[in-house]
Amino acid sequence: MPWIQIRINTTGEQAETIGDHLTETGAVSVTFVDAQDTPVFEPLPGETRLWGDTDVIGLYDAITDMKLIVNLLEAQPELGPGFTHKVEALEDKDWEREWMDNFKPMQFGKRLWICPSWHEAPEPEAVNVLLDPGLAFGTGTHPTTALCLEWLDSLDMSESQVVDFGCGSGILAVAALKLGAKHCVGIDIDPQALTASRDNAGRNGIEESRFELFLPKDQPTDVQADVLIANILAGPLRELAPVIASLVKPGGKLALSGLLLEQNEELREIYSQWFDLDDTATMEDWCRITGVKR
Ligand SMILES: C[S@@+](CC[C@H](N)C(=O)[O-])C[C@H]1O[C@@H](n2cnc3c(N)ncnc32)[C@H](O)[C@@H]1O
Repeated sequence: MPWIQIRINTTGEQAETIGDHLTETGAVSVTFVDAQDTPVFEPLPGETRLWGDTDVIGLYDAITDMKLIVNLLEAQPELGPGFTHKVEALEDKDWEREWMDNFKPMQFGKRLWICPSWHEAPEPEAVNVLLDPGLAFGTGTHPTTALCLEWLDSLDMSESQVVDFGCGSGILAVAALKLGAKHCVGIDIDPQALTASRDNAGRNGIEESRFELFLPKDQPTDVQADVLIANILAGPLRELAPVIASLVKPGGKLALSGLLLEQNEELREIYSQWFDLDDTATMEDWCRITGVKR
């Protein structure tokens, strides 16, 4: 069936509401793309907000009366009469396929790959983590996750006890376990993240006994991690510093991610109370702090 689409340029704050209006008027799919036309795989860490300059695209079947749709949208307070938009007819395409083609296997460091289930692993002998984008944060496309995956790949994980603080999709925990860690404790405030982590671990053949998941209120206090990774934002990393430090054993390794460049110095000062810190690693606007517990 041929399709017709409407494209509306808006601010990040209004994009989701406008997307809802498109769905209410019968759009069979709603897509958000930034000014560079990059599909949204996941929100920024800790946020549901989209980019500042966002195009919202609604896809309708070709028999839709688009004049009627535009009239309905003009009645919405976020848009109003004469709102800027573009309506265009599209060739028939497999839209789901097109989206899937945008999410490809990605390599981190030397050994580690994150592969969507619909792709062959490019290097079958590598450490391949099978992971599809889902509702919890963590696909590897975001620099904060990428910085942690690269760091994990650089470690000898054999037999180590790991804590993944803010586990999201479980991507870091599953990577650590596939790189040879013995056991991982995953902690997240979002119950949906715990479900996603459990599912992703199962899909990767990780035995349940090797990956235990907790809400913060239930988290064990007696863990002494060889490796702790925390990809959460600067605020929680600041507040949780004594808890995070207490979960790492002397000689154990720490990685903090989810920090913007301008938050680096403040967080280094806090964590240097307990850890000897390496140089900060950076990717785009983000940075990663690593160190060893004294
Ligand atoms: C940026 S995502 C990271 C997900 C995954 N670890 C990764 O690297 O892609 C941050 C995760 O931390 C969780 N989170 C935020 N604040 C937290 C807190 N105070 N305690 C535990 N988890 C928290 C969020 O629910 C979210 O799943």
